[in-house]
Amino acid sequence: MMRNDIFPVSGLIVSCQALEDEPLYGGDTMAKMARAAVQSGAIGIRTNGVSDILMIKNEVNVPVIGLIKRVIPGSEVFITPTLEEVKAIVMAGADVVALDVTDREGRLEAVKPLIAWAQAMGTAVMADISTFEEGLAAEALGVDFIGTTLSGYTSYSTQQEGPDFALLRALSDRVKVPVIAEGRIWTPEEAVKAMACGVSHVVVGSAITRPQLITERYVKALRQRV
Ligand SMILES: CC(=O)N[C@H](C=O)[C@@H](O)[C@H](O)[C@H](O)COP(=O)(O)O
Repeated sequence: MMRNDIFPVSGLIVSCQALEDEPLYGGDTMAKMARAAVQSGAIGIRTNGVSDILMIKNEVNVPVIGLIKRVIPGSEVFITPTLEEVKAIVMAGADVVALDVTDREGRLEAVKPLIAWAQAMGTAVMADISTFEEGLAAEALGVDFIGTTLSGYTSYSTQQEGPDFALLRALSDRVKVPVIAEGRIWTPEEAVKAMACGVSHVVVGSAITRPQLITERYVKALRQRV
C-alpha cells in the first residue's frame, strides 16, 4: 500500500523515546523533545507508549509513528508484539503503527492480523525489519513503510557500529514501499548518506533525544585521547 499522504515530503523524523530505566522517562519530557524537534524542522516523530503518543499528538502537528516496547518472557520480539499493543497505539491516535516484522518465532505469519487491524482502522503500518529478506517479506505483507530499525538487533542481521547503508541501498533499489532509514544514525553526514541510498525518510533517535548516550560518547572520546 502507498500512503504518500502521511509524509508528503521526505525529511527527518525524530525518535523521542525514554524507557522506564532512562533518566528522561516520565512527565512531559518527550513532548518537549518533540516540540523542539518540530520547531527545528522535523517532519514526524516516532515514540513509545500510549502516554507519550497522547502527549506528543497534543503538543505537535506532525504525524506520529507509535510503538509499544514490551518484553514477553521467552520471546525476542519486543516492538509492538501483540494485537493488544496495536489497538492501544491506534486508539491513542498514532498516524503510523510500528511493529516487528522479523523472520523469527513465526512472526511473519503472526503479524498479519496486526497489520490488517491497524490498516482497517485507517492507520498506516511501519515494518521494523533487520534484513533484506525481511524487507521483501514486509512488502509482500502489504505494509506502508519499511524501517531498518532492527538491523543489528537480531542475532542473524549485520552487526555494526554505524548505520546499515548496504541494507538501505539494497532495499531502496528493490521495493516500491517507502524505506525509512533508522538505527545508529549519529551525524548529519550519515543522514545525508542514508538519503543518498534512496530512502524516503531518516529517523534519528539517540543522537538527538538520549543525552546520557550523547554524553557517554564525549566522555569516552576524551578518555581515549592520547
Ligand atoms: C533497536 C531498538 O530498540 N530501537 C528502538 C526503536 O524504536 C529505539 O530504541 C531507537 O532509539 C530507534 O530505533 C532510533 O534509533 P537510534 O536511537 O539508533 O537513532
